[in-house]
Amino acid sequence: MTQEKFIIKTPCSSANIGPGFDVIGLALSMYLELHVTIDRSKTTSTEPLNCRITYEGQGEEGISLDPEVNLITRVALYVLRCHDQRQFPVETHVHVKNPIPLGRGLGSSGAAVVAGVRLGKEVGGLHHLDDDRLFDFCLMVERHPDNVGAALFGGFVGTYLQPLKPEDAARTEIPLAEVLPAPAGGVDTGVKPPEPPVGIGRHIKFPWAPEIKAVAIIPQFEVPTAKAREVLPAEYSRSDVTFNLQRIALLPVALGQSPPNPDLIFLAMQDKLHQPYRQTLIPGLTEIVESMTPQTQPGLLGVCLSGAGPTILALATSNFETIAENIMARFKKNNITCTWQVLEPAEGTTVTRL
Ligand SMILES: Nc1ncnc2c1ncn2[C@@H]1O[C@H](COP(=O)(O)OP(=O)(O)O)[C@@H](O)[C@H]1O
Ligand SMILES: N[C@@H](CCOP(=O)(O)O)C(=O)O
Repeated sequence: MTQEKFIIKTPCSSANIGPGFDVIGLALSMYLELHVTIDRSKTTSTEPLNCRITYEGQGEEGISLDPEVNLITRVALYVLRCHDQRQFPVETHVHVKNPIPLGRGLGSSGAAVVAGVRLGKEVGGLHHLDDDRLFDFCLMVERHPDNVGAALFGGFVGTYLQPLKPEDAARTEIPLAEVLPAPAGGVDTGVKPPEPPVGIGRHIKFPWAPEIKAVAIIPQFEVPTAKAREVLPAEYSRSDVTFNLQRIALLPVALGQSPPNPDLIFLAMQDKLHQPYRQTLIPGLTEIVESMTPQTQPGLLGVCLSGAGPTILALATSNFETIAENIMARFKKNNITCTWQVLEPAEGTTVTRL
């Protein structure tokens, strides 16, 4: 067979779910797809690093098609170069289909990183890399584990970083520019990137009650995650930390119980560690979080910022349209228009051979 074809499918995700800042992730049913073809009949390629990228979907106008610049292929090259493969096989075509809106808190970059790591594994024939090891590669790039954990493993997950030996911990702090080196204009610099230590992160799957759906209300403006992390304080008061710890102890239990208990879920989704600070970037956020309750909105269980925002995630069992319209009306008061979608928990990254 001269042509090898496969599809990598990675879900979007909603991180934090209120109090679980940098811990909790939920994979959701909107998928980044990579349609990959490797033409083994060719022996040489005119494409940079033997890889042609085509792209359709969100961010179509702005996403680079240069394999050294594009986040997905750059991450794949990181995995390949850690295994002494300097470029893609001759001749690789990656067609990207991306419905995940960029910079909205639905884990577009987490999905791109996970899909990129998986692409590196597949094109490099690196079959010994299991998902736990791929998670290490993801964590060298996207340094909070919640989104990439959900996108890789699927479902509703708790993620955590492991204590590492000092020399290994130092490797996880190597500047991103050394992990994903700047484009060298198609020239192979021959530099081997830092390999991830083994076991940077772990995950655990929580149950999810089948009645609960996720309504994503997606404002039409972007908040880069890096910017939304810069507004967070370096230190917190003991009472705010205790507040979140009390709620995070409830959240996985509350969302796994069937039938769901709206009062418990609403309480468990409160946060004092990131949402109050992100209000400065997302007009209307505090009003939305404080005014939408199961008492005022039948069917609603709880509301939170999705990831670093600006998307709002409403968990609900019914009346999805009314809930979405009420949140959109609150954004509208700040001249912000939105789209909305009902999403469901999704399985993790899959590869289908054609
Ligand atoms: N499918 C993709 N292909 C290439 N780059 C992507 C893709 N998805 C996301 N990115 C990159 O990630 C950025 C958004 O990341 P981030 O600010 O973390 O927001 P999000 O909340 O959507 O993850 C985009 O501006 C783009 O640079
Ligand atoms: N825990 C992170 C999650 C970022 O999610 P994203 O979808 O906005 O990339 C944070 O809150 O910063």
